[in-house]
Amino acid sequence: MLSFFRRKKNETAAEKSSERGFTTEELAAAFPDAQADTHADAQQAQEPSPDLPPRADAPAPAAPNPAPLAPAPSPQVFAAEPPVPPEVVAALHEIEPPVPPPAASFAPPAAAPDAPSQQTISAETEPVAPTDYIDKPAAPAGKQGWRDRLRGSVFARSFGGLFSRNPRLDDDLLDEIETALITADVGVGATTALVEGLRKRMKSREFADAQALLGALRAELIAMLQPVAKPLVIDVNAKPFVLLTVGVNGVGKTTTIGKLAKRFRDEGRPLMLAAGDTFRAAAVAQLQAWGERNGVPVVAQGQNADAASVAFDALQAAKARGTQVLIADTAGRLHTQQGLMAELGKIRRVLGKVDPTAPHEVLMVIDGTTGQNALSQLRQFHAAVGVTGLVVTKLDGTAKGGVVFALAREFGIPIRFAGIGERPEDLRVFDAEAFVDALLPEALGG
Ligand SMILES: Nc1nc2c(ncn2[C@@H]2O[C@H](COP(=O)(O)OP(=O)(O)OP(=O)(O)O)[C@@H](O)[C@H]2O)c(=O)[nH]1
Repeated sequence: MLSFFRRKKNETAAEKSSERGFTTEELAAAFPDAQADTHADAQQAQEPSPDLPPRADAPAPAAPNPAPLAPAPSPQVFAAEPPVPPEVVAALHEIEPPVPPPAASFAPPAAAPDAPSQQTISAETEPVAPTDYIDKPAAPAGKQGWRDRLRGSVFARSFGGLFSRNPRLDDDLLDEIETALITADVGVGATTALVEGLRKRMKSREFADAQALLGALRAELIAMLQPVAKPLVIDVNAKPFVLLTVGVNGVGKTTTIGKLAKRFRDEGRPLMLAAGDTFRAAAVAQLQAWGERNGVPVVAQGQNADAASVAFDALQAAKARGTQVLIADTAGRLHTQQGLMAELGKIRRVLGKVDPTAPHEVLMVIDGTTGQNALSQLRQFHAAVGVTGLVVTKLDGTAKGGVVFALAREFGIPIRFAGIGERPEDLRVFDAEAFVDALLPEALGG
């Protein structure tokens, strides 16, 4: 799995540098067809559904079980949109795009001949066989799946040996715990608070043995994450519920959109995608190929188009169709690139011109292998576009895992989903208890 993942990351980097076309294998890797819907069913049976009762901070109450909806619409080409209001044109021109933008009237970009036309919905890419995934089963449903996928993390490996190295209840055990937490990227602040709390309780003889202390640690870790374990609730009154995805390059935004789209489609929600990652050609094609295979419309303007204009088009189209959910992709950008960060604000404002309540969720995708840098990423993205939910990806493989605690402690922004693998079924609704138990030794009773 690891070597496979590294290979794919290298390919992504190579692809960016050479601007070569994408292969069918790459597309298959990014958007595998559902090979095992039974996995998804089993998972849904065991995990909380995103349609849980609305959170206290949800923008509007959502129906817990939306009425059955019409089947997903087939891809098609939209008729020309109505004229663009002058204030939107003004918004679209707020920020100079890095390349010549299409006209504000959304004329097709003067792009490469194979770029899809601006009003084209769906893909003209060839069907892609999901061969890359045949030997990559989804993680088992429920807690076991989390444990299977996270056992390679630094966190799980450090804690795995803790018992054998330090079976006694003493300061050495606490020192080991402190080192393990810091190594796993939990962060100095959170680690100190946790360890000093445990030390006090140990001194007051609260724990009978080392096992009891680790049990207390488990409870503390779960308590840190519980407040942010708030599933995404789709407000069915939003029409459409607009989900804007943001994040730095290569964190898994486009892949996550494919996984989310499958989830929503399986829930019977009429859905549309906006291919707003206009920087990386393969990202547009990834969404289009996925839409093609799954009968989900994709609004695209091709590479180098103005992302705000794509979002605007898509929201108008989704409104016209009565679509329930619109997921908008954006290009990856470094949180330190101020111009590109400002562009996110522009996308947000342009969406707001069509629907003042949009976007209803700004979902930031964070790579779980990033470490403490994830904190400054979130700080900058939150300042630029107002992040309302997180997806932490790549928690399988080399992730340290601890950054999830640091993010929860510092920001308190809901963690909606966790990526624990590359298959669609591996995007799990974030579950604080399952996550902590997957990181700690099984003997703790998780
Ligand atoms: N192991 C693992 N890999 C993942 C996960 N999520 C995404 N990936 C992989 O991460 C790589 C990058 O994913 P993309 O979806 O292209 O990332 P992106 O954020 O859209 O990239 P940019 O458009 O460059 O910003 C792909 O190889 C994905 O398969 C996950 O949860 N686990």
